[in-house]
Amino acid sequence: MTLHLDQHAAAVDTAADTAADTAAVRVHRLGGRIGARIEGVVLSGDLDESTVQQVRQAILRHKVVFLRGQHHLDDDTHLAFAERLGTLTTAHPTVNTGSERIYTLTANKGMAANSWHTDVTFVDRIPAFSVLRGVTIPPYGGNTVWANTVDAYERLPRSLRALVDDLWAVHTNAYDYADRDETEDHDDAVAVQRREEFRRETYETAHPVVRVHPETGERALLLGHFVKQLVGYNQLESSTLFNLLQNRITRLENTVRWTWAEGDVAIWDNRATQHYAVADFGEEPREVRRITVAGDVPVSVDGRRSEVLVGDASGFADIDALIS
Ligand SMILES: O=C(O)CCC(=O)C(=O)O
Ligand SMILES: [Fe+2]
Repeated sequence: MTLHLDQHAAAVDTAADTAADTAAVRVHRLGGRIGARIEGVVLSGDLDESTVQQVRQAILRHKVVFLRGQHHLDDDTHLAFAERLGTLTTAHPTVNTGSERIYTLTANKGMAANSWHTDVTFVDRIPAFSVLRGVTIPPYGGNTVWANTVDAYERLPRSLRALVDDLWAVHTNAYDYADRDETEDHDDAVAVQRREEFRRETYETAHPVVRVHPETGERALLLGHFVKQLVGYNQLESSTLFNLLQNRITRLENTVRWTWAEGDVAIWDNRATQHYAVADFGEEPREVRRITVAGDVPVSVDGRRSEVLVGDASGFADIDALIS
């Protein structure tokens, strides 16, 4: 599996040798297990291919990367860069975001996505990458935290790896996450409406708990807050096992925490991470905008593909299907 990565890295190095303008790309690790800051890249749709490949390689290796000072980006150039990583998805399968491809997350009364999740796991084709731009950043708080789901898998005891290799989970957008979140005590009209819109259509998909990453060959735990139940277990057993695995994923050593400034961009591999937006910025304004790059259907260790149980999200997976 690392062989694949190294081969890719070698190809990138060769490409870099031949393109003088990519020499400035610098990747600084931010922690032992996840996260890197990239310097020397001005994101745009016009980047040369070897720079795009170096950024992609850094995302695959470090799971989430950050770029400061991308103040020049607007929605169009943000889109143009994201497109260099692959086919874009619609902004969201259920939420009317006011834009076909840009998911604007504006805080309402301090609310944020403060629950550990991988984006949009209730459909079969989970996005490959998310590209998030900091537009309005509060004067304090409002950090985002990412966790490495590959590392969490690799550090499991061998007996637990054997169990999860053959474990499946049903993910849905219709699950009552508020039950799990004691901080959501201010259900105003906007919050209720947002939640209802989020669940406008119900999706349910069975995914393997361990997926084989299509680009790196690494095994990653695929869980997060859209999980409704582990297949073959009752609700209590399911919660117990889920919590055991989630705790492994989200332990602090396995995370990186980013303090946003306006103009920052975070790009994560949605097939190898979970994230959590910390809702600790009072009622200060906060807005981030996300563009997602389509991914493929997860495949288990023994080669089985995820299966849609409820809902057809084929339009979500590929924007071209909708606009052409
Ligand atoms: O608000 C944030 O920092 C992250 C929100 C989130 O979960 C996302 O963009 O997918
Ligand atoms: Fe998210």
